[in-house]
Amino acid sequence: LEKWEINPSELTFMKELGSGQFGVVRFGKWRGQQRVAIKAIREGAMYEEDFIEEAKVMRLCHPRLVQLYGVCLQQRPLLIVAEFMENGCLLNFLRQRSRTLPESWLLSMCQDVCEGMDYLEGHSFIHRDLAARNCLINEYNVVKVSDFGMTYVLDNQYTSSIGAKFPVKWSPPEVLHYSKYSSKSDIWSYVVMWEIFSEGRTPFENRSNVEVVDDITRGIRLYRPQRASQPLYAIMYRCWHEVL
Ligand SMILES: COc1cc2c(cc1NS(C)(=O)=O)=CC1=C(NCc3c(C)cccc3C)N=NC=21
Repeated sequence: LEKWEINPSELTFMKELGSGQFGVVRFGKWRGQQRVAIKAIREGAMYEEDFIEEAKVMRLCHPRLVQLYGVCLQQRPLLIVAEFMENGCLLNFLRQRSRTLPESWLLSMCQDVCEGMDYLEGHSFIHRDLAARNCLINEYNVVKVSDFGMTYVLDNQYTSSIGAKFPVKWSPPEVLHYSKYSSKSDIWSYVVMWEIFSEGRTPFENRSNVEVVDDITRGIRLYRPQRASQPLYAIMYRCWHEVL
């Protein structure tokens, strides 16, 4: 087995946690005691060879990134084994606890996300899909960035900017118009700060993706969330400055 490979016989699958665009995530144990999350990649959902290449090389490791432990390559479905995050996805967490979280807590969540993203930028890694749905919370209520590497998605509903599942509301004009990704386009996705201070509301809630492309292109931006101070809103607003 490569350094990156995990022997599937050392995994115990326990309860299902949820399913995303790639496939199902389950809670499990590795070597009988290490708690892990295991994602089974649906057949044909991902450029497997590319992912395997990337997995070997990209040993990203930071306390604000959900840690990848390894992959099982010897059989299908491909399995990705990663850090288990006891409190699940940030979006659900915010929605379940809205109006109960103090502002200082909301701010520390933003800081956690920024630290993880700063590390990715330092390693020239572009996330491409930063959003509250792709952040996870552990038992200590630390927020970590996850699902980086959206690059491997085959489903063009995600990859094409007119696809129904494309994250239009988290994307800057240069991505919407000519798929120009960069760490700057990741900064635009600090829409996640708006999501945190809106306690899980959907950005541009009553606008369709097509309308948002037009709004953004005409300079319309998200309003100040009620729980965000004016100075904090000024910070998140600066993330939505189109690249000149
Ligand atoms: C407790 O509840 C949960 C916990 C987790 C979870 C979903 C839920 N429940 S829910 C849907 O929010 O209601 C998804 C993960 C996860 N993913 C790690 C991972 C990444 C980031 C990339 C590739 C492969 C893997 C395995 N680690 N821990 C959890």
